[in-house]
Amino acid sequence: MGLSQNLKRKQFTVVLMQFGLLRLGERGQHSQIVFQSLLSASAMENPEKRVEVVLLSCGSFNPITNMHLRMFELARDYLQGTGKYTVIKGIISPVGDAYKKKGLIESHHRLTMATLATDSSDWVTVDPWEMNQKEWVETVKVLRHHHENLRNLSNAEKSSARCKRGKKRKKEEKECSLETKDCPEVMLLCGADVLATFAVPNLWTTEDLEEIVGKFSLVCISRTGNKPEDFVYGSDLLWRHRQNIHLVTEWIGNDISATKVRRALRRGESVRYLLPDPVVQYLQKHHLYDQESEDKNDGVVLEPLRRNAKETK
Ligand SMILES: Nc1ncnc2c1ncn2[C@@H]1O[C@H](COP(=O)(O)OP(=O)(O)OP(=O)(O)O)[C@@H](O)[C@H]1O
Ligand SMILES: NC(=O)c1ccc[n+]([C@@H]2O[C@H](COP(=O)(O)O)[C@@H](O)[C@H]2O)c1
Ligand SMILES: [Zn+2]
Repeated sequence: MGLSQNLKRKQFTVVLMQFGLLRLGERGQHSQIVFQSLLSASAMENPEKRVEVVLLSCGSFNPITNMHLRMFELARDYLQGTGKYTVIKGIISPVGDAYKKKGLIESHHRLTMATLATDSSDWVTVDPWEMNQKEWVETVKVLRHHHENLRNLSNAEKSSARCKRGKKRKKEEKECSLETKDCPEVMLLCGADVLATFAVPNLWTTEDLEEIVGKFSLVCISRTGNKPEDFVYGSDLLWRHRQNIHLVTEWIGNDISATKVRRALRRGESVRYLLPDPVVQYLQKHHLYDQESEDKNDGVVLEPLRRNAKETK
């Protein structure tokens, strides 16, 4: 359950207690069940009651493939199919060069290719904030950044609507500027391979994972060779927050991988229909992905590993 839903559930629990419908000890589990049922029923009846969601995908996108774009379509279908959510936007956030992953080409090329790839989408966009930071940014901070942006945006919209209605009255103007409004939830979208990396020592901190699945939510798309259900079951942290983890199955098996695309390019093989045509044209024009680019950062420690190892010393 995300931030705004958590708040609503707490308010709902207080109302139930005020009417004597719940005893103190029962409030957690029972109110959650009743609240969830009412929430789904009312959301299905009235689409306006659905929780608005923005999907954020962080990754190398080196280069962006059709499967990266498919992830968004699959996640949106899944979430909207639950009857509880409306997905209003998708954001692709290419990682900065300071991530130091082997074979990672300059972020401006990855950004341009992602922009070309999303030109045909009316809801998925690319955001350069993360890659424009001087240092590598933890994913939880990218989530916080976009959540903050959305909150400011919805407060500004609400304020301007209210202020327009009652602009003459000073008191109301003051209320407008202080008012807060429910804002869309931000969910992290990833493939099952990224979920599996949660167990790699020093790659993710427990605090960050707690926040990602506890405060935000996760939408995870199946990927060949990974068993995300088993992984969630095997982790106490993930299991505790399993109501915030949405596992989506890709039934039309599609194992496109950027690593394999780069390999094909090095070998002079066609990658058409694996990537959008404008991306293929761009990387051919700029002669991207050869042995030299693949050797970039070879032997360099991945920045999260370096940072977290330093902090645990
Ligand atoms: N075929 C796929 N199925 C499911 N998820 C995918 C697939 N390809 C990429 N993703 C997801 O897209 C996000 C960005 O992935 P990334 O840029 O690492 O692409 P990749 O194909 O995994 O590249 P690489 O092989 O270089 O790691 C990650 O969350 C990853 O799990
Ligand atoms: N601790 C963290 O926040 C952490 C650790 C490892 C990877 N990541 C992110 O996950 C994504 C993984 O991308 P790749 O699968 O391309 O390596 C990147 O956006 C990277 O910044 C975050
Ligand atoms: Zn990957």
